[in-house]
Amino acid sequence: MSNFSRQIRFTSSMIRGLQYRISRSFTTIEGHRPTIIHKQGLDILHDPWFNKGTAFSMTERDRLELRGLLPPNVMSNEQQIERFMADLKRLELNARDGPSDTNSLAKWRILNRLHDRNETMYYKVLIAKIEEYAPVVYTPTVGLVCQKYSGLFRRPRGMYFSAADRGEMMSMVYNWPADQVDMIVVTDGSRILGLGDLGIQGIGISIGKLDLYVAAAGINPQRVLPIMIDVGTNNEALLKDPLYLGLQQHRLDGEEYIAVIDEFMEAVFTRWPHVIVQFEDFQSKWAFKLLQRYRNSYRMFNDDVQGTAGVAIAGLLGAVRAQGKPMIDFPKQKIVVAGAGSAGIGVLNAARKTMARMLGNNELAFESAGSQFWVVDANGLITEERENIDDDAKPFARKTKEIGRQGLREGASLVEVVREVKPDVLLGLSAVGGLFSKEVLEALRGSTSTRPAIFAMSNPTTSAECTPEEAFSIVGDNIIFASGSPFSDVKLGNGHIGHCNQGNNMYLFPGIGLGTLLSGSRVVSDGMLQAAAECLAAYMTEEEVLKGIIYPSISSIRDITKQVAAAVITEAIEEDLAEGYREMDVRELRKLNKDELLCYVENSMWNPDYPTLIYKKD
Ligand SMILES: NC(=O)C1=CN([C@@H]2O[C@H](COP(=O)(O)OP(=O)(O)OC[C@H]3O[C@@H](n4cnc5c(N)ncnc54)[C@H](O)[C@@H]3O)[C@@H](O)[C@H]2O)C=CC1
Ligand SMILES: CC(=O)C(=O)O
Ligand SMILES: [Mg+2]
Repeated sequence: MSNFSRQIRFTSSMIRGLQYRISRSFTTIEGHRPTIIHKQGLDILHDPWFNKGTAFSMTERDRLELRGLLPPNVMSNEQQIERFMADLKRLELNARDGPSDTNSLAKWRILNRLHDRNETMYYKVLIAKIEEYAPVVYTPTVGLVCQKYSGLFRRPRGMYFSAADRGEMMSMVYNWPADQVDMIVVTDGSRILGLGDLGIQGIGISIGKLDLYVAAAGINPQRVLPIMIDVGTNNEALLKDPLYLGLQQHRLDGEEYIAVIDEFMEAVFTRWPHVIVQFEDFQSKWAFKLLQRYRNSYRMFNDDVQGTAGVAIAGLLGAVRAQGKPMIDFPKQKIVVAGAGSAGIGVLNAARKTMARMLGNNELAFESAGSQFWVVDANGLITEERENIDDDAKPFARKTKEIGRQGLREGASLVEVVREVKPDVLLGLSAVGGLFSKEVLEALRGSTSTRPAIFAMSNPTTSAECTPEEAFSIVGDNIIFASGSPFSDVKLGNGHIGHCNQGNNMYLFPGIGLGTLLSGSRVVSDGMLQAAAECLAAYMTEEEVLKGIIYPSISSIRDITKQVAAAVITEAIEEDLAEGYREMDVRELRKLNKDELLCYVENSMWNPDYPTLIYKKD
C-alpha cells in the first residue's frame, strides 16, 4: 500500500470516527430539534428528504396542509416497515405461486412508477398501447391492485376524506394543489368491482377510471382528482389487519353516512363549482339513493347505474341487429338478468324505457315492456311473492299467476328460469364467477333465438359469469358473447373466430364526462345518457354486428369517446341545458354543425405532448 493510500485510509477512518462521535453527542438533541422546511402539502410528500408517508401525525398533517392527502390511519415507523416487508414477501410468494398475477401486478408497478416520474410519458404509453395496458390500469388488474393496496401503497394519489374529517372538509379541499379540477371519480369502497367491500383500498378504482378519462377522453391529467370517502369498512379481515390504511371501524350508516357525503359534495362544489363528480362502486343500497339525492342539484352521475345501463343497451341493440333483425324488434326480446344490484337494476330500467319508447312511449307500452324481463338474484327468481323486496327491484317482480303458467315460481333457480323462458338474452351482473354453469348454458341451447346472446358482465375476470370458451363450446358457434373484463377471441375451428366483445362502461363514461364538461350542462340528464347509448349502438357497422362484433375495439376508444361526447353536447343543447365552456359560449356552440362539433371536441382533448418550459421568478 502506498503512503498516499495509507494516508487516505487513515484520513477516512478518522473522519468516520469523528462523525460517529459527533452523531453520538448530538443524537438526543438532533432527535428533538425540528427541521425547518419551506414546503407544504403534496410538495412534502413528493420530497424523499422530508416525506414520512403514512407516519405523519394528525397534528403534523394539519400544520403542513397534508390533511386529506394521506389515508387516515396514522402508522408507526415499525408498522410502515412491516407493511413494506409484507409486500416484498408477497411478491416472492406470487413469483412462485401465481405467475399470471405476478406479471400483471409487476406491470402495474412499473407503469405506476412511470406515472410518478413523468406523467406525460405515462399517458403517451397508455394511449399508444391502450389495448395492452387498459387491462393493467383498469379491469381486471385494478381489482387485484385494490385487494393488495395496503402493500402497494407508496406515494398517495388523490384525496382521502374520512368520517373523522367531519366539519373539516371545506378547508381540507384546499389542500389539493390544482385550482381547476374537471373530473372527480369518488368511491366509498363498499363494492369494488365484484370483489365486495375493500374499504379505503378501493381508491385504486377511482385512479383507474380517471386514467381512462385522460387516455380516452383527453381530460387534462392535472385536472382530475381521484377521491376516497372512508366511512369505515364492514370487511372483517381488513378491520382485524393492523396494517390496514383506513379507519378501523364499521361503516357509518343512515343519517350519519349521508351527512358525510353531503359535506363532501358541498366542499368539492364550493372549491370547483364546474367539476363533474362520477360516483363509482358504491354498494347498491346507497348508489340509487345518492343518485336521486344529488342528480338535480349537482353535476354528477353514477357510472355503475347509468354508464353500465347505456353500454348494455347498446350491446342489446347490437345483439338484435346481429340476428338480422331491425332494432325496432328489441321489445320482442326475452331477457333473463342475473343480478339485481346497482348495475342490474340500472340496466333493467334503461332497457324497459328503451322498449317502451319503441312501442309508443305511453303507459301501456311501459307496462307491456316490463313483461320481457325475468330477474334472478341470490334468492332466485324475483316475483311479487318475494318478502322484503327492494323498492328498486319491485317493478320487475313477476306476477305469480303468469309465472305459474310458465312452470315457474318465486325463487326458481337460474337454470329453471332459462329452461322455461328460453330467452334471447342471458345477462349477468351478479358478481358470481361461473354462475352461468354448464347446466345453465345447456339450458340456453333451447333459446328461441336464432342467435342467443350471453353478457357475462361482472368484473374482474374471476367474477365473470362464464368464459367465452364455455359459452361458444356449450351453446354453439352462432352466439353473441360479451364480457365485462377482456378475454381473447375463441378459435372455433375451420378458421372461424368466436368474437369476445368487451361490454364495459368504459365505452361510455369518458364520453359522458367530456360531453358534460364541454356542454357546460349543470346536470347530467336522462336524455344526455340516452344520446350516449344510442351513439355507441350506432357506432358499429352492419357488417361488424353480423359477424358478432357488437362493441368497438378498445384501440378506437378515443374516437368513440369523441363521438359520444359530441352526442351528449348535442342533446344538452337540445334540452336547453348547455351553458358553454370557457370561450365557447352556448351561442357559439349552437352554431356548430356536426363535423364542426366533432372537431371542437377533438381540439379540446388533451394530448400527451411535452410543453416548452420557461423559468420565471415568483
Ligand atoms: N361490465 C360493466 O361495465 C360493469 C360490471 N359491473 C359488475 O356487476 C357486478 C355487480 O355489481 P352491482 O350490481 O353493483 O353489485 P351488487 O352487489 O349490488 O349486486 C349483485 C346482485 O347479484 C345478485 N346475486 C348474488 N348471487 C347471485 C346468484 N347466485 N344468482 C343470481 N344473482 C345473484 C345479488 O342478489 C345482487 O342482486 C360486479 O361484478 C361489477 O363488477 C358493474 C358495473 C359495470
Ligand atoms: C366496470 C365497473 O364499473 C364495475 O365493474 O364496477
Ligand atoms: Mg364500477
